[in-house]
Amino acid sequence: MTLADLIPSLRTSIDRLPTPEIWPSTTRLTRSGDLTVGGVALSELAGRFGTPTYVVDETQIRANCRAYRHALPDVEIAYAGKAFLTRAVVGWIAEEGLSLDVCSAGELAVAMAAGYPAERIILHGNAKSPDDLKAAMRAGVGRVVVDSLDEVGQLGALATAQPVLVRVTPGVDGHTHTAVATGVEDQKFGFSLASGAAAEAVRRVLAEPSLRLVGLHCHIGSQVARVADFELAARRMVGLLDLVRDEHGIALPQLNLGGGHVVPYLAGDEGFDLSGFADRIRGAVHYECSRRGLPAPRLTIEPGRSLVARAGITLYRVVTVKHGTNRTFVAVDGGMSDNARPALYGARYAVRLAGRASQAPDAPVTVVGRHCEAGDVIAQDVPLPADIHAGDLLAVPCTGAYHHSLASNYNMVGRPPVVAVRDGAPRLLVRGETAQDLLARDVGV
Ligand SMILES: Cc1ncc(COP(=O)(O)O)c(C=O)c1O
Ligand SMILES: N[C@@H](CCCC[NH3+])C(=O)O
Repeated sequence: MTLADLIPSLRTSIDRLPTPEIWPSTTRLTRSGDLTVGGVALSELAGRFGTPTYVVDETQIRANCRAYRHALPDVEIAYAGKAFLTRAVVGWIAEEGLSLDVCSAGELAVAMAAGYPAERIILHGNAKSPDDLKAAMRAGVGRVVVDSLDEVGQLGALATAQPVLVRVTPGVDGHTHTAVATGVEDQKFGFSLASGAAAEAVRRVLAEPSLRLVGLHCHIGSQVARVADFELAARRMVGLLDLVRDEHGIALPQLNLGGGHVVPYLAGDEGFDLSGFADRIRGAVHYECSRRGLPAPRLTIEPGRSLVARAGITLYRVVTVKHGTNRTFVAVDGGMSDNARPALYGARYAVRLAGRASQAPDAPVTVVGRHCEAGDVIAQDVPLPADIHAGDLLAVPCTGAYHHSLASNYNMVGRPPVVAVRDGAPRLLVRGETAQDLLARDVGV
């Protein structure tokens, strides 16, 4: 028993959360039962910016960037902007010394608007449109990862001495959800290593005078936990570097191993072994290169989720509590339009009462959204205090990745604002969408 257990007035803002690993590391419990993040109370944020609101802890994102740079000082870390992109985020990434991946003209526009140096941008996409390619050439992006033979021709027609990498499907199972398993054969991304399509793509790029082949790329999937899967992909990719050297007499200087590092969403979920990854990937690449007499390429990795997921919290207001036949539904003022992941991947989330303390015992409830689908569930069978009622504030952790970026206007619901917190101060990064915003695009009557 601690002193704080004996003397309630000592239960101050230093109290720890029971599951700190899924909340931003600046999260604290206050005496009144509220949470603070980045020194700002969640109830204050909800009062000022409304609900739902995405809260993002700048300190956590910067700390994650530093952890990667510290673990992999000799590896280029490129943030996969699809996970969560705003101009401010681009600025943090730039200040922390990371490169940036984009996969559309829109993401590129955000990066450029933030003043990010184009030469440190990598453009991805299995079906880049002519507009994507033209925008990238206008901006002068540093590298393009080509993903189809059509693209080789289309980019070749637009480019001048454009550095490119070839996206390879290495035939590695990342043991993840099929919707985000991108290293296996028979899916839309990349050129198959096993079939010889990757070697043919290399030939075609080399034959295109306006393209300059600088390396190979693979990305085996998202939420990948096993370092061994990344290691296998790395070994296979060095095998292809070797084939390229044998066939064309060139040692490609770059190898990009993608992102996909697992993040825990619930207490007890597996975290990513970053130092194990660093050791084993570097070891595998160096071993494979030295036994083949190849110079070791410069490595790049592209984490998205693992840099931003834990930094995010979504705030909701309870609209109604309904006692159904078998379960209690706690319905909130957001849902699948701000968090598509349960519907897309069966993703599970934790949830916590914020803004007040409750002495009521926990009871299992299902937190659901406001949208017109029975599958609009935010957190299934989660414990919340039995006195939960309309007007209560709920906080859902681990919503920094693929929430804002996957949000929709389903049911003509405006997307939530994004508010950054740091050192006790909130800062609005993206304002919430209004009905006027939604109507602005409806131009025909
Ligand atoms: C090419 C590429 N790189 C990086 C990422 C980032 O993945 P994650 O956010 O899981 O790290 C993705 C998405 O899966 C991707 O498609
Ligand atoms: N949108 C997915 C991840 C996609 C990864 C991008 N290639 C998610 O929320 O988990």
